[in-house]
Amino acid sequence: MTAVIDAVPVPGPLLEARSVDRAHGRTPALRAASLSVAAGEILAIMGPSGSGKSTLLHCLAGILTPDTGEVWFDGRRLDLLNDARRSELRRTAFGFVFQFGQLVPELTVADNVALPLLLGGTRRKQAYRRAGEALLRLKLDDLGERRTGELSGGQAQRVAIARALVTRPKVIFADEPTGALDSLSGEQVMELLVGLAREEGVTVIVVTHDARVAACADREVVVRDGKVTDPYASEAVR
Ligand SMILES: Nc1ncnc2c1ncn2[C@@H]1O[C@H](COP(=O)(O)OP(=O)(O)OP(=O)(O)O)[C@@H](O)[C@H]1O
Repeated sequence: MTAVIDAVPVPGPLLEARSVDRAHGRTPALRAASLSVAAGEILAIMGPSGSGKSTLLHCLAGILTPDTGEVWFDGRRLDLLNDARRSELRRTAFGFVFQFGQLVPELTVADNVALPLLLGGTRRKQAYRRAGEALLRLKLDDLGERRTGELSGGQAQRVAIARALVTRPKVIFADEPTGALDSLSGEQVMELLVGLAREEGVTVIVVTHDARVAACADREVVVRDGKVTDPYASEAVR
């Protein structure tokens, strides 16, 4: 009798850039940049100023499209989706935390956190219930009625994390999330982001200049002259 051996599925990367080139006007920002990110991984992207880190993050998140090369997300070509499909994917599967300026200052904390859900069509009552839960997890529930323009930098970044997590995304993209904070607030914000992401199995890709932020990650890559290198490998990552 022939034994039947079930094939064990080998999970591929959740997110992948394959030999991506991208210029801003005549300035080349990425040159054959390749990077694979596993589901649940916390990845830090480091590198000198102007080396292409933000451009890489934006290509991985479908904010920018590559001039050549491919971006894959969850087994699909992200770069081939039209603008509307990419926006929808960003709204439903991705969360974003930037350095500053991401919250609407005229709105309350609770409004800001509920906003991505409301924009995605979640009913008002449910959106505010989930926003309240997200704020509670970040120990911000007492600030729900405050306008975000009145918050400290560290509080604002915690609200931004609550807002990024409220849609239960698969990936959070963070571009210098602690760049505008003092080192203690920066560390607290990063610990919160990484702690919650690990609890929920969310993949995090964080661009940072700060070695302490990178130390919270599972892995670190360096972007130099538009190429991705793994500092602990002897050669460039593909
Ligand atoms: N909108 C733009 N228009 C023109 N050039 C741009 C634009 N955005 C980025 N660049 C250029 O592309 C290159 C890569 O920029 P990018 O912002 O990706 O680098 P970075 O590593 O994130 O830099 P930093 O650490 O200073 O934020 C740089 O030479 C930059 O000047």
